[in-house]
Amino acid sequence: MENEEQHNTRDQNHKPQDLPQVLLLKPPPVLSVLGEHHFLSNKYQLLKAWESHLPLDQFLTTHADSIQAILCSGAAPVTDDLLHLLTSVRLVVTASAGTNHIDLEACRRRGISVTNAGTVFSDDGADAAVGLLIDVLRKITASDRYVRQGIWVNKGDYPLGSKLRGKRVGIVGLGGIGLEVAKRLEAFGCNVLYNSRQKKAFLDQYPFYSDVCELAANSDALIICCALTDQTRHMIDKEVFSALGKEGVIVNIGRGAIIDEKEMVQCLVHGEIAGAGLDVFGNEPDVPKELFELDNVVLSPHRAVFTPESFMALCELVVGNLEAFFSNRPLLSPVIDT
Ligand SMILES: O=CC(=O)O
Repeated sequence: MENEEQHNTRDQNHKPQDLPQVLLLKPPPVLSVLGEHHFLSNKYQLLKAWESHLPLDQFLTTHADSIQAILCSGAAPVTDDLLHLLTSVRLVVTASAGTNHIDLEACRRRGISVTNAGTVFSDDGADAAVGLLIDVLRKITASDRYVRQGIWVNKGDYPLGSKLRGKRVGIVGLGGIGLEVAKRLEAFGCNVLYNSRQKKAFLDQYPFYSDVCELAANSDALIICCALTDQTRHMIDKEVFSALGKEGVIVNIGRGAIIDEKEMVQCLVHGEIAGAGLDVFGNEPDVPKELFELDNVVLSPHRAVFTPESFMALCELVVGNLEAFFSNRPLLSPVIDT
């Protein structure tokens, strides 16, 4: 069996300039794991834009004809202009489930394949969504503050939380994460309803609402798990909050911009909905300051889907997609397969 040293020596026989160039505009969160990945560093020339001494536009122009793939996350957009400049790009691999930072239409038009995180994040995303819901209903982090700040001793018992069992929970977006949320909520004894682009023929057990307002009117809580697209931007608006009502709770692990955040803040401040569990925001990492004052709001810094375990799985998927693409095999988690 060859040892690590032999393995590296053999791979180093490739001159870096012979290897396919993969552009990274900003470090994706998974890079700490990926950077260690021998396969990736031995088989590709990773062009890390932030490490270059050149200004970004000069750096890109220098490599414009030779970059064959882009490895990205939500941190830097992949625009039509960028793809116009990088004439040899044939693949965009995003280390995220969401693809709203990529101009998918431009990729389609230019014959560029796109892959995402597939279902790698579904379990962790669903766990976090249900965790946020339970936290809001049972006031877990709020009561933690109550104890830590010594208020329990002075003021006595903390107000009661609300029961999860029996709640009607409307899931907006029944993809990989949404389905896992539904499974978990069933186990907790909730009634699951959903909205998505289309009714899922294979899922008779959950009532489908084509109208998100109607879903909200029939739900005690809404969990947003859908993708951010032109159709879903600000889809959760004043009307939806009114339909959800004073006792209603909202959880968002999708993207901040799916919610009209200004309206949500107003509804929370004025008690027009009961609470919120939020992992994502309209302008991260800035979070509307009004939310900091509200004990019925649980905040999390866009970490719902990230665990060391999901990072390891993501790392294998990213490498697998690059390997598949450059050896003409089917992509593992295609969003666009050209
Ligand atoms: O938000 C995280 C993702 O889209 O993967």
